[in-house]
Amino acid sequence: MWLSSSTSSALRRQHFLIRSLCASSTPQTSHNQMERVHCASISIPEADAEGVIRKITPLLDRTRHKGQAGRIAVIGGCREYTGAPYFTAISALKIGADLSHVFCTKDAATVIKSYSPELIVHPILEESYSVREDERETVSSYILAEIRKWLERFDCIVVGPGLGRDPFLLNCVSDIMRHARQLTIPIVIDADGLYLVTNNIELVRGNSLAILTPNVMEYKRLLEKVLNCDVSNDNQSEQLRILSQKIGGVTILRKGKEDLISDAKTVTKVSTFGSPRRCGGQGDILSGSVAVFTSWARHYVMSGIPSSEMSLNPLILGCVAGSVLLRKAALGAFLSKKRATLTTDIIEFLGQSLEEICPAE
Ligand SMILES: NC(=O)C1=CN([C@@H]2O[C@H](COP(=O)(O)OP(=O)(O)OC[C@H]3O[C@@H](n4cnc5c(N)ncnc54)[C@H](O)[C@@H]3O)[C@@H](O)[C@H]2O)[C@@H](O)CC1
Ligand SMILES: Nc1ncnc2c1ncn2[C@@H]1O[C@H](COP(=O)(O)OP(=O)(O)OP(=O)(O)O)[C@@H](O)[C@H]1O
Ligand SMILES: [Mg+2]
Repeated sequence: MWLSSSTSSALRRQHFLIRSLCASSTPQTSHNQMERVHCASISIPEADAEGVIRKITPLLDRTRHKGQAGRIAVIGGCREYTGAPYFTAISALKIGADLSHVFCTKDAATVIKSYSPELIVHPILEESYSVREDERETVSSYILAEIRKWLERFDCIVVGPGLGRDPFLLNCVSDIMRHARQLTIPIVIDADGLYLVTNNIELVRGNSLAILTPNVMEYKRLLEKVLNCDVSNDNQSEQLRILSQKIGGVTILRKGKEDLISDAKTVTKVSTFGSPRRCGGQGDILSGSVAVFTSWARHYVMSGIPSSEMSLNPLILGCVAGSVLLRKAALGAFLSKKRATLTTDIIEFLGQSLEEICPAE
């Protein structure tokens, strides 16, 4: 299931071709450089991502009740950003989660509610400007207590889309993350959540249920902070694996032309062609998608159905599935809308893309 046989034979063919090319060309140093660069770019195995989706997506069984297909929460949304948490939360629903909550600031809540009646929106976060210095401790205890009432119901939480970078708010979110960890809830960390984590790695170190989803800049900052080095184009795979290892084996999905995924043990990639449009918000869809698939993958792995695949990390399965679905939906939207493609168009293609991989009936 994990690697398609056509992929591995294609890889063998490519290795053979490169070895042949290196053997027949001229100066020794350039052979070595060429081999290193080419081998680095082809040695990451492609995941059989659609196969993963077919395995982990639950049947639409008539006996199931509301909530069984997933309850997702997004912690994000502030004065500046209301689109990002909406994209994440609505994507989770469109893919098949039963319930999608958003915990955001008061200013953002009414706006997010007005985008969709499907979302359950909690206006409980506060930014520094709305809380007096002497009230901060009380307010942060209140926020944590409110969120604690809900937290254990969720199958996965996403921290960061549109969260902003207000220090008081990020302090409260750190407490929420610590509590989620105690409750062993999987957590996808994106956008401003990554800003928070990059400045306090201990929040995620060793958390085997954490997924970081950095974009190009977020990855660069994470590398600088943790490995004190710049991005290597020569050996991206090993660098990613070492980064994950240094943070205690957290799963990292490095977004880019190819999405690279590692949990310190394995590195895999999804490179299905998506869309050439790079409109903002696609990473937000991805975080919602990864959250749903990760909760499905955990159920799948825990159900004991897979025998040889039991050792697979459900977080990796969730990342692989989320990545390919977003890319397929982005392609569908682009073919229809071309240059006018927006994130909302891609969201509209999530259902059809999933249907093509894994029909509902
Ligand atoms: N509609 C919305 O409300 C949206 C809000 N967003 C939110 O905006 C906030 C800031 O997120 P940002 O992603 O802008 O983070 P940053 O503020 O860290 O900015 C990232 C920077 O990297 C640049 N960049 C991205 N990809 C690059 C590449 N391949 N090569 C070189 N530079 C590249 C971007 O242009 C941007 O300037 C977050 O809270 C995020 O969730 C975004 O998710 C986009 C949509
Ligand atoms: N150059 C690229 N070519 C093809 N696909 C890409 C490219 N860059 C990113 N993607 C795809 O778009 C998705 C979102 O990645 P991106 O880097 O845009 O995230 P982001 O910056 O966090 O987005 P957002 O605007 O939501 O914050 C990734 O999963 C990846 O599959
Ligand atoms: Mg982002």
